[in-house]
Amino acid sequence: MQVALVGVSGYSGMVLYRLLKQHPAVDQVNLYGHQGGQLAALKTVVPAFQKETVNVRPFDAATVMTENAVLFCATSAGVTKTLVLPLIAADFPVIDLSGDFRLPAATYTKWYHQAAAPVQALAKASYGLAEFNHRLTHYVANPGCYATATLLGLAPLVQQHLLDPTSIVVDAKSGLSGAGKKLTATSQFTMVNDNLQLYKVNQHQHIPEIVQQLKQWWSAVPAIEFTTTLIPVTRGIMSTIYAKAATPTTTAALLQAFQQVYADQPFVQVLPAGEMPTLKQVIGSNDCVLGVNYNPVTKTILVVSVIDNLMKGAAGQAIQNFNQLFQLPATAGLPSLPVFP
Ligand SMILES: NC(=O)C1=CN([C@@H]2O[C@H](COP(=O)(O)OP(=O)(O)OC[C@H]3O[C@@H](n4cnc5c(N)ncnc54)[C@H](OP(=O)(O)O)[C@@H]3O)[C@@H](O)[C@H]2O)C=CC1
Ligand SMILES: CC(=O)N[C@@H](CCC(=O)OP(=O)(O)O)C(=O)O
Repeated sequence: MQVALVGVSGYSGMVLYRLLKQHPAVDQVNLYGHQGGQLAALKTVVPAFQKETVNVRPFDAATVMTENAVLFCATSAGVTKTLVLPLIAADFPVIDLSGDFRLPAATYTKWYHQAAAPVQALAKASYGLAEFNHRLTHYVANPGCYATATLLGLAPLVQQHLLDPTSIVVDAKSGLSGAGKKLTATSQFTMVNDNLQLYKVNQHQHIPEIVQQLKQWWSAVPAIEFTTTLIPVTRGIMSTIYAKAATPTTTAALLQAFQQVYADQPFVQVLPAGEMPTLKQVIGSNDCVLGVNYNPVTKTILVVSVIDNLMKGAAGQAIQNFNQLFQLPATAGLPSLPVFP
């Protein structure tokens, strides 16, 4: 099958292109760029792709729908809410890595500080948290990176009411590629290197996305405390999650709940008692690795969830949703091992 990708010049787009190129069900990847832009050779758009001869053509909805079976959008926030409306009207399959279709309109405007997609278009989208949401519509809103790591870490506890729903605290850390390729004052080498930077404290756009999903699992969750920190690595998300236990428990009992929920999930690994995950266990892979611990003194549950923000947090999960949408094997086109060292 032929697939379309818009946003190949961005970090998520570059990773998604590489995955699609080696996906067994994909015969050709057709690339489209800025509306009304010029034809451009991929190797000039993405200098790392020197061996490529394919061109990036100006985006045209009719052409995309004629030539391809699906469109992947790895575009900045605020692009797909208008760019893909003809495809939504035609019920053409789209997998959107941006946040434009994850939230209700008013919530999106509040947290993304811009107008939302039309309500009738939003109604056609489904949230593609691959391990849990299996009724995908033609329009898949791929989850955000922090949201993916945090929701996979919280799912068993919230779904089984194992925590105090008012006590969830998340300390999430991300590598620089999470910010995309644009250069800003805080993404300069001299600011990132040898430094840790908190940002968007209680203002992060993933807060409503996470709470929205938690409430679907347990409406008693009112809110979460959520901070984000930029760390001096290229890739990786570590979500460190704290919550009070609903009733006294043990690490073993909690691990049993996690192992039961993720038993048949090829991309979620639950570490044994006493082990905590590191970023290097997941970089370059589509895995989420979880560590769980219970502190009987403070009655606090700790869950640590790590992912590669560009893989499980973006392009890898997009491939998982593609596989589900087209009834392909769940692990098709996805690497099973991390890149190490
Ligand atoms: N980075 C990450 O870890 C994650 C990112 N995401 C989301 O995925 C999306 C892409 O992220 P990321 O790769 O980091 O972003 P980048 O900033 O690295 O790239 C943005 C891409 O969007 C393209 N673009 C911007 N405006 C338009 C437009 N009007 N029409 C067509 N294309 C446009 C850019 O093209 P050009 O180069 O020509 O400007 C570029 O290819 C974002 O919405 C982001 O929030 C989600 C999960 C994780
Ligand atoms: C390090 C860093 O800056 N990360 C970005 C993550 C962007 C993202 O993935 O969010 P959406 O897909 O919801 O736009 C941030 O915190 O905004």
